Amino acid sequence: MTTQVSKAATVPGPTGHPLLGMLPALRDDLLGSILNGFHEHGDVVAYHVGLPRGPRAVSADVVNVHHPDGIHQVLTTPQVFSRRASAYEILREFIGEGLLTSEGDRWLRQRRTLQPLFTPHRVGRYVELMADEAARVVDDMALTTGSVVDLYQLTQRYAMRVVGRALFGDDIDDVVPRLQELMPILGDLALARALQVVKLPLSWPTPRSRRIAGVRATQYEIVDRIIAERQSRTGGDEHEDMLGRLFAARDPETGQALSVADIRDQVLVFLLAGHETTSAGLAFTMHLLGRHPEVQERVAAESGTGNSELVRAAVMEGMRLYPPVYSMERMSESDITISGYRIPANTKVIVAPWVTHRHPQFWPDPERFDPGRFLGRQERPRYAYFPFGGGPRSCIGEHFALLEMTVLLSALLARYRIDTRTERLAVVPRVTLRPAGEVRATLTVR
Ligand code: HEM
Repeated sequence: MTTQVSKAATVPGPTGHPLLGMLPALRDDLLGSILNGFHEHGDVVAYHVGLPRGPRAVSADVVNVHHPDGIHQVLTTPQVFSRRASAYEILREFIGEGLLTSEGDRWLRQRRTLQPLFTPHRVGRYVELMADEAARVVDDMALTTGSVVDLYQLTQRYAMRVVGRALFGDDIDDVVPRLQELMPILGDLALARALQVVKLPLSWPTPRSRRIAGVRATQYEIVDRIIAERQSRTGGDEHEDMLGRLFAARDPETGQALSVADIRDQVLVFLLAGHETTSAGLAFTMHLLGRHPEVQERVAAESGTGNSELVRAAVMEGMRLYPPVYSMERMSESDITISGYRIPANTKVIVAPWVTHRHPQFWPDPERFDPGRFLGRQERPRYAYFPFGGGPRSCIGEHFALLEMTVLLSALLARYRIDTRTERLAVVPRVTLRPAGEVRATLTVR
């Protein structure tokens, strides 16, 4: 895996536009460009963006690593591959320093304190709440055969209610529309800020800084109100919901509790990270099942016997083809070699489930939707599949998300047949991978 830097080769890659490099191609079709790059250049590909030569602000290489061995190296050696100058720094300006965006000792303390709340055993206690909410969204539809629905709207409503009830022990239906309105604004502002070559401090009163400050203030106002209501209802820390557990949580090494500001930032992270990804992943999976009626019937039949193994496999296969977190970004802190190629210090390094989940060496006939890939013994390397990342910064909500997704899919399939054969699924790679609009399906009552 790692060889001596001096003997390593230069990373190959496409050249692109003479002045702008690969910037236009990546901007116009990011997912298609990185998949082409992999097919043409292999497991490690460099994309030059900006002028052929010049200071970092106008000329840089971004290296994509696609082989599981290389991904292992990138995700599990944070001292070499840090999150400096990544999208997380921008996200931090928007949602504060919760677990997703914090760094160093602060992150370590938060992770140690929160980890016990997310073990498979603890998460399993939410299954009833999830089943309740799944029944509620499926019942609410009260559809007649042949109705056309937007699956994405359905999954968003479900995911927001589940995370709301898991966090606060109550539904937060009144704030759901407000938070949903903020989501795209936040995404657009974050993207605009990410593409700024010179990032002015947010304290400068530019129109964009003022909009960002406005969005932050609205978010905090919503979260503070929910926390205050929750505390006035029960006194705060005795309950089984996540907020109660956040108040009660102690760092296992120091015994320290989380500060109120920390709790507020965690709540915001869980509301955002916990709903966007799950709802998109579910909508993608439902769309795929709707295109493959024979697979869907098998999944529904097995789920009907109370066995959720195939439902879970369908969700995993859905996230193989449409990983909600389609790429992750790191920065090399020193010169390093990956798969025989030299990567200089200060290079942006990307690992992309979108590409590796289609690596033909590990996924024969990669575009075929086949949940069977996730049944029984699986002989593939750990990082051939990594929708939840890996290493120390892997997703803390993995078990929660998988359970939540399996529960809704089972409930929907028990009642309806999904048909998407005449629909096209268009996706947009923003902070996460999202449907470009409605995910339409015709549902028929079973
Ligand atoms: C299908 C659903 C989900 C997917 C695909 C997903 C994916 C990911 C990935 C890939 C990362 C790591 C990013 C990186 O290394 O740069 C991550 C981190 C994280 N996720 Fe998730 N996630 C999902 C659901 C959830 C849920 C339900 C929650 C909370 C209830 C959650 C909370 C978090 C947090 C807090 C982190 C940061 C962890 C840390 O840095 O220590 N996620 N997620």
